[in-house]
Parts: sequence; C-alpha cells; structure tokens
Amino acid sequence: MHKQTSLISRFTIAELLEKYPFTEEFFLQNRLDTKGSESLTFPEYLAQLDQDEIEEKALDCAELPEQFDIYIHQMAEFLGIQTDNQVRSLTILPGTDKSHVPEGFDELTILPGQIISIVGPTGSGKSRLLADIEWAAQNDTPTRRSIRINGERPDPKWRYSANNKLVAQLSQNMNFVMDLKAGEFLELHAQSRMIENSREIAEQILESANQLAGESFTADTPVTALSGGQSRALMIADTAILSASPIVLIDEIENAGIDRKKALDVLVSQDKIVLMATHDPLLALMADRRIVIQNGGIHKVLTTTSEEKELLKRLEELDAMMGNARQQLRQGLSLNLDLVQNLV
Ligand SMILES: Nc1ncnc2c1ncn2[C@@H]1O[C@H](COP(=O)(O)OP(=O)(O)OP(=O)(O)O)[C@@H](O)[C@H]1O
Repeated sequence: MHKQTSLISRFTIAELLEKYPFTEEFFLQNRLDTKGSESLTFPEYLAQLDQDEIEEKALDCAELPEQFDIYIHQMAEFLGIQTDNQVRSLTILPGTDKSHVPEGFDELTILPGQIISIVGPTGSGKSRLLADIEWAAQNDTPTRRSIRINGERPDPKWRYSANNKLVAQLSQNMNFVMDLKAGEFLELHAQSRMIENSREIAEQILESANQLAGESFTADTPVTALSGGQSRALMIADTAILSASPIVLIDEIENAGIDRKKALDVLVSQDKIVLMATHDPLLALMADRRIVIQNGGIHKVLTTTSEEKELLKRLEELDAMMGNARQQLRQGLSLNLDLVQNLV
C-alpha cells in the first residue's frame, strides 16, 4: 500500500507540473513516462504501471511517493515557493501503553485555538506523548501512536525541514548563550522569518512578554541578564507572535515565574494548538479538555465541566492570596489574617 502523502495525493500530475515545474526533473531522473497520465495523481499513476515496466526500471513503488513529496518540499523551500502550511486540525490515533494494552480512546482531534492539558503521575508518559506529536509519530515510537494533520498522514516536510517545524517546544529551562540585547534578538528572529516591519514586531513581542513577566525589562536588556521568568516570558511571546509553528507543546511551566493565564491567552489568541503537560490544577482546568495518562497510555480524555470552571475561579482567588503573601514576605512585612479575609 502506498503511504498517503498530502500534496501528491491531492493534486494530479498535470496540476503538480503547473504548480511546481521542477517536478518534471523528478520524472526524468526516475525514467517515469507520465505522458497521457496527467489526469492521475502520482500514487494512481504508480498503481497502474505494469509489472514488467516496474522491474525493468527497478522502481521502488513503496518509497517513491514519499521521496517525491520530500523532493517537492525541498525544492519549493530552496526556491522560496510556499507550499500549503496551514494546520486545521491535529489528530492523535491510539497506540498501546507500557504493558502493550490498547489505549482507551478512539481518536482525539484538536483544533487551532484549543488548549489540551495532559495529566498523570510522574513517569506515566506525559513527555512521551508530547514527543510523539513533535516527531509526528507514525506507528514508529514505543507507544505505536500515529499523528494526523488535517486528517491526513503528515507531510514529511514537518520532520525534515528546519523552517517548517510543526511544533514549537516550551520547556522549563531556557538558557540564552548569545550576547545580544532582547530587542536585537527579536529583530534578528523577525528578519530570519522575512518579516518586513521587524522592528514593530519586536516591540509588540516585548510588550507582550512584559505583561507575562513579573519584573519588566526593555529592548536594551541583554538576553543573558534576563531572569528565568523574563526569559520564559520572552520565549512564549516570541513563539506566539513570530513562530511559524502551528502547534505549541509545553512541558510544565508551573514554576516558570510568569503569569500562566496570560501566557495561555496570548498563545490561543494567535490560533495555536496548545498541549501542556502539567501537575498544576490551575493550568489543567484552564484547558478545554484533559488527557489522563496512566502506565504510558491515554487512559481517558475528559472535557472540563462547568463545575470545574467554577472551581477554577475559586482556585485562582486562592492563588492570588498566595501570591500576595509571597509578595509581602519578599518586602519584609509582617503578615496578618486580612490576607485571607475573603476565604469562605
Ligand atoms: N506507551 C508506552 N510504551 C512504552 N514506553 C513508554 C510508553 N509511554 C511512556 N514510555 C516510557 O516511559 C518513560 C517515562 O515516560 P515520560 O518521561 O514521558 O513520563 P512523564 O509522565 O513525562 O514523567 P514526569 O512527570 O516525571 O516528567 C519514558 O522512558 C518513556 O519513553
């Protein structure tokens, strides 16, 4: 069976030749005579070749579709031609847990602007699930899960291209090694993404980062001098506003020293698909749905109930009280019961 790869299954050979004239070269190199078959897609064309021809030309019909797809994307990228980048959905298809028992869900589809949290005991497999998504697993990881993008087997470009990364990862540790000011860092990044008004975009990201970070910083602050919270705020705002990756994976930002709610808001406002592994009830309940992991497998997928959303508000109030207590301690004050006067 041919592996299903998006571009070449979606367009006929005639359409491919028109959109990407360099495809002719691929046919020539592989001695494929497509004359008269232009109305077929490439997989259809391969399927109707006769056995003698396949043997005579030593064609590997199982590998050719994928090679062709990679060829188109690499050439397109090299020539600066845009291929379809839009992610309209991410689907996770079940595999097995650590005991090889099938996972407890049929399939899970996530749309842009949705947040999914991932909960489960330490070592249960939360990071593994994020890694499966990052690698766009195709039954080829220990969990045997498969990922679909827009309902299809993902385009190989997501794995192989540095510019077209499917996911951006935000992790607990963000260490900058280069000697740049925050403003310069952002402008460089904007320029590398061919953005014309790179200075304005850099300012917009700085402003957003400052809303997430506890203490503010400016375009002139060297990135190496940023605190842990400030650098994470900078990376989150940068990922939301500038990164081309449509999917953002977050591995535990609870101790990140940033406004977590605003951080999620800024990502969702840019229509990202957000998945985050967390032990923090505030973050877990901010999600629309949560994946419960047990023994390496997705045990169930829960939808956040209205009661849980109500509870979330109360937990946020408690969190604010804890924040105030922390603040007062830092300032060297004596604390009193007024801090919890609203507690019922
Ligand atoms: N379905 C699975 N089949 C086989 N191995 C698995 C499966 N799921 C996870 N593992 C393995 O189990 C180990 C622990 O998983 P992982 O690091 O993802 O846990 P975690 O929930 O992220 O833990 P923590 O909360 O400590 O970060 C890893 O080596 C991972 O590759």
